[in-house]
Amino acid sequence: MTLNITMIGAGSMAEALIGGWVKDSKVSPDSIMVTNYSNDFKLQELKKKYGISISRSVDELSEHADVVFLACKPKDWEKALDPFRFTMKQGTPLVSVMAGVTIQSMENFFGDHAIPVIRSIPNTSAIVQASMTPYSIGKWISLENKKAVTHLLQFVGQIAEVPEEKIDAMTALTGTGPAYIYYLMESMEKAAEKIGIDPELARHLVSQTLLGASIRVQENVFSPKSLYEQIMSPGGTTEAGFNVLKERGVQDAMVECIEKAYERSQELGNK
Ligand SMILES: NC(=O)C1=CN([C@@H]2O[C@H](COP(=O)(O)OP(=O)(O)OC[C@H]3O[C@@H](n4cnc5c(N)ncnc54)[C@H](O)[C@@H]3O)[C@@H](O)[C@H]2O)C=CC1
Ligand SMILES: O=C(O)[C@@H]1CCC=N1
Repeated sequence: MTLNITMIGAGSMAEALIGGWVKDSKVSPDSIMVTNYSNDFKLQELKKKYGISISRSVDELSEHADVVFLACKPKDWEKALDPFRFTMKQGTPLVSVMAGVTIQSMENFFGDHAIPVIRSIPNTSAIVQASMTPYSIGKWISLENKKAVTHLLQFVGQIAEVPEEKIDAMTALTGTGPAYIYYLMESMEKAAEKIGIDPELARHLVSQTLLGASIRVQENVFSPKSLYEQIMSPGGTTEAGFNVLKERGVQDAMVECIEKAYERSQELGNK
């Protein structure tokens, strides 16, 4: 069954989802209609790149929607949804990808015009169909709604249903997660250049090294600790490098980084 998707917001996360859906024709571009706040250039760019349609007509966007994805910043959501408050067809599921904003606040927003809400946190790896997407369902979500939405989310990676009180923690871990890894990769690239490795080659070496390491962890045979211990010979290169990481408290910093992101996700919901 082809579900028509209306996407409100046309930024990084919206593009990652759209790109992932149309890759390998998982979703037909004809079924995707996108709007944003004011950036016509961005809408035209998405249309050209992915073949989707774009609109600024609330009636057209509402009429099109079998499902609405909301991908604006948390501070903008009420303004973005307001024009759709009474035009969205009753029973049309609303899928939020926003950090912080609770299901209840979105359900309350619609009042008696009961709109089924799913709160999800994909990440930008959706564009290569490799997102990790936790989600929680609201009180009006039917089995049919859930099936339809999880189907769409699965096209762009793996999904996990979690209690809503865990979503802020997952936002800090998996929604934000790729950014931490890119930062680490950037550090490895900087080091590579310093020790005389060609930057283009370094990019390939670093990404393949991370891919292999990630696959080993996904096998779930050894813990990350056991895996790095397998690499570390006493008095060898790994130990020499790790001594610096330990001296500088890099692991503690990483833990604190994710805790801070978690706090921020909670704050975004209580603005
Ligand atoms: N970027 C990421 O990696 C992730 C982002 N998210 C969530 O996704 C949401 C979007 O994030 P980004 O794409 O990074 O932001 P962005 O700033 O790139 O895009 C936001 C989009 O919302 C649109 N918008 C703002 N006000 C609007 C309105 N009144 N009506 C219609 N559209 C409106 C803007 O025009 C823009 O296209 C945020 O809530 C964020 O928490 C969740 C997981 C990962
Ligand atoms: O930085 C942010 O707030 C968003 C939410 C998760 C990833 N990016």
